[in-house]
Amino acid sequence: MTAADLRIARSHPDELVCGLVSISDRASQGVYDDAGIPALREWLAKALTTPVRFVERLIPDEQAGISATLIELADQVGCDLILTTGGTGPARRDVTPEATLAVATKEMPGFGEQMRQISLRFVPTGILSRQVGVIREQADSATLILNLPGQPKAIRETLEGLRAADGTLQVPGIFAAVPYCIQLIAGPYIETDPAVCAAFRPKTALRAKAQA
Ligand SMILES: Nc1ncnc2c1ncn2[C@@H]1O[C@H](COP(=O)(O)OP(=O)(O)OP(=O)(O)O)[C@@H](O)[C@H]1O
Ligand SMILES: Nc1nc2c(c(=O)[nH]1)N[C@H]1C(S)=C(S)[C@@H](COP(=O)(O)O)O[C@H]1N2
Repeated sequence: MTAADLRIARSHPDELVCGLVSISDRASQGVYDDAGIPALREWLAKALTTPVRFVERLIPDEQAGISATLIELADQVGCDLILTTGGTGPARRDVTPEATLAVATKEMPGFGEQMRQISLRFVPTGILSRQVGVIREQADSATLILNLPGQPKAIRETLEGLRAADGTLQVPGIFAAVPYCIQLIAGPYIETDPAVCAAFRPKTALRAKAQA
């Protein structure tokens, strides 16, 4: 059986196959319940208006194991997008960025830069985050991999951005750029609820709405 045979078959051409990876020594050992995957799932279910299939993994902060999980989800499962949470700080066991860069074919530095811009508006320790965004290319497809911070509340903050008290967006979240990025790497055409996250695409990349 080849890697391609193990790929998830989309139930719809626009279905996003999305890996969710929680990287936490304590949650993976059962010291506390994992709050990372539920936070990711909950936000994406709210934000996406096109179909999504989640493939989830809860693993410890081990560099080789993180890289192996990312390769499995990207090359065997065929994920279009993988979101990780945890292990991006300066502590000795925080190795998620190194494990992610090790499987990259392209770096996407804008995602990490924007996450730090957002996080600094919430906490001064946003400067301690080392999140990276990368693309891993296969022969006929590609996967966008984004590291998010480990604090469950930081997941929403970085994906959605910072809002003023009246709900207006002050700093855009990183997810606003994800649908167009996935389109550019030949993934599905995903759409979002603008009340949660207004995805941006240049006019030339917008798909015409089907006539009623
Ligand atoms: N999966 C998770 N579920 C619940 N809370 C988490 C999770 N991951 C991290 N946190 C919380 O966010 C904090 C910062 O996350 P970080 O990734 O730095 O974890 P950590 O301190 O290295 O510990 P661990 O890897 O054991 O979760 C943690 O100390 C913990 O309070
Ligand atoms: N939006 C947001 N970003 C945040 C935080 C936060 O509370 N909110 N915590 C910071 C802290 S304290 C650290 S150490 C780094 C790295 O986090 P990680 O090791 O949990 O991935 O993320 C930072 N980014």
